[in-house]
Amino acid sequence: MSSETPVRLPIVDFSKHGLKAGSPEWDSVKVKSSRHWKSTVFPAMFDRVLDLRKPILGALEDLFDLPFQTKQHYVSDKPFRGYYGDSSGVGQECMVIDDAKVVENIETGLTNTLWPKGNVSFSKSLVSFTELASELEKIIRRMILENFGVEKYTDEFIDSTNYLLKVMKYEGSETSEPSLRAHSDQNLTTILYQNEVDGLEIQNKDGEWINVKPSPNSFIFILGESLSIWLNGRLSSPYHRVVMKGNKVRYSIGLFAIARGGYQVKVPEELVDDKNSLLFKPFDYEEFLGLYSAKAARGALLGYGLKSYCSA
Ligand SMILES: O=C(O)CCC(=O)C(=O)O
Ligand SMILES: [Fe+2]
Repeated sequence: MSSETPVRLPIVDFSKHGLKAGSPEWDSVKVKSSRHWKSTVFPAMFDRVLDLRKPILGALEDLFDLPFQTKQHYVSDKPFRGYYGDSSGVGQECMVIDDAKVVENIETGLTNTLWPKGNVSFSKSLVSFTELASELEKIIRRMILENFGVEKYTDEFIDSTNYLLKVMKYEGSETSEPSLRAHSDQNLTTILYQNEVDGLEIQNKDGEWINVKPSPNSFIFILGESLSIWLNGRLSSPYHRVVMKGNKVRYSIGLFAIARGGYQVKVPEELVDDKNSLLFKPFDYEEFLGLYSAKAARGALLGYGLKSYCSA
């Protein structure tokens, strides 16, 4: 299996400003992107991100340049929130902000913890990224639901979403060891953006790893297990990993759409029929996360994931 497969993922252009549901432009983008939903990973061109490129990448550098002790101050008792240093020695650090749509969680929760005198431009850059990426996420999710004829659920589904923000730094590496192990995302959808240093790889149906080379005006869209389950398995969630080569540092930022705690993620009845039996029981993502972190703490995660948790 080669990780050098010279395949470029097809880019879908979402740049049309004010793309309105139901308009001819909307339908044409929907048709174009539905051709790529099979692979459920694609670069989504969103030109407005170019205005933010410098501030976003600058914010990531400023953050990770802070002393370790300062970064470590960003801790919390909530699962999947806080600073994660390079504990396994693979040169990856990350920081997670839950419910990033609540501006205070970026301004007060994160920024003022790291810079007690404040850092307005840092906050602004992260808030703008969150706004832009969540706008794109909602467009793509609405199109996917329309594609499967279940658009009547869109508003309720989107209104029950939290957005988690994650910033990542990967050191260059001389080995072929992944800096982020192969996994599928357990949340609904993921939107990623990165600097010019590549490293993200996606596994195709034949088990080959495809290098992802996003352009500066594109986000990467990845479908997660929660949405795959909601769709009763109509689309699947791809395995991906990060493998660093060379000595350059890679920065990436991701917006993870997550079903809010207390909301039952449930396959719509329209997606179950004689040919398609119900594959998954309804689940509450926060309850799953609680169990998942308990198992992780005991080192008992092998083979465990959202799909096994709620399989019917
Ligand atoms: O850094 C990246 O591009 C990928 C990150 C990722 O896959 C994840 O955090 O789930
Ligand atoms: Fe991921």
